[in-house]
Amino acid sequence: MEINRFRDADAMAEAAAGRVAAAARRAAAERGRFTLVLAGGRTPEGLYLRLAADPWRARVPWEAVHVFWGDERLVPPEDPASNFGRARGLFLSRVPIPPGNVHPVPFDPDPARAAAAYEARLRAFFKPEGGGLPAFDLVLLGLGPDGHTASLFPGAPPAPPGRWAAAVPAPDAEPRLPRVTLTFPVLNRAREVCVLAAGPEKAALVGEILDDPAAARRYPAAMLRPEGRLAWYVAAG
Ligand SMILES: O=C(O)[C@H](O)[C@@H](O)[C@H](O)[C@H](O)COP(=O)(O)O
Repeated sequence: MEINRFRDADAMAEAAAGRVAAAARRAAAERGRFTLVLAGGRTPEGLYLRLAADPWRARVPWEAVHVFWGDERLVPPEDPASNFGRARGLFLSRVPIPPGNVHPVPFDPDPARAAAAYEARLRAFFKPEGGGLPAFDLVLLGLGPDGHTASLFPGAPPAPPGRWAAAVPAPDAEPRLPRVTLTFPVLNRAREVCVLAAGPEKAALVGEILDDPAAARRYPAAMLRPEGRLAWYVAAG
């Protein structure tokens, strides 16, 4: 596990863009494709903008990149709360990624139907041998002030065994919208997980999660134990 601390969110975004580009080149060379899970919320916006600009745009092998979402709010893509809509506007519409390589959560106002549709989409893509979990190359995650990540909130029941995507009723956290989220077993199967946290409150929360095992039991993000690498990107400013 690594902790990378940055003076501000811009420096964190620049470093994260370099990490995405390096992971993409590595995966494309080793496996012919790069499976990237995008984080929702506002923290990754600086990173997404950088991926659509020099020098990083030219350093990503976009034809080999497949993007997915760690979670999604169940609103149409045009809704400002849509994680897919935001990522599309910030960079996906501005890079030469093949349209068929973009795999959003299918919109359905019913969380259970949306979760089932997303899981079917993932299973069709990964075609798991022997019922195994999908191993994403890089999972980007944010961190909520209550320690949630993706849409895995404190106090939420674990997903049914074997599930890759789960329905989440509207949480107490803003935006109070029903969602779909990848499950912890899927997040923890990843080759690499990078958690982005910006601001003094979240920097302190990361410190608590990493330093205090007792407190960490309260925070879902403390349950991130990927089989691969876990990197915390923390911007105090
Ligand atoms: O869809 C979501 O809401 C996110 O996936 C969620 O987990 C987010 O990453 C955190 O809530 C941090 O959000 P901010 O980056 O906006 O603070």
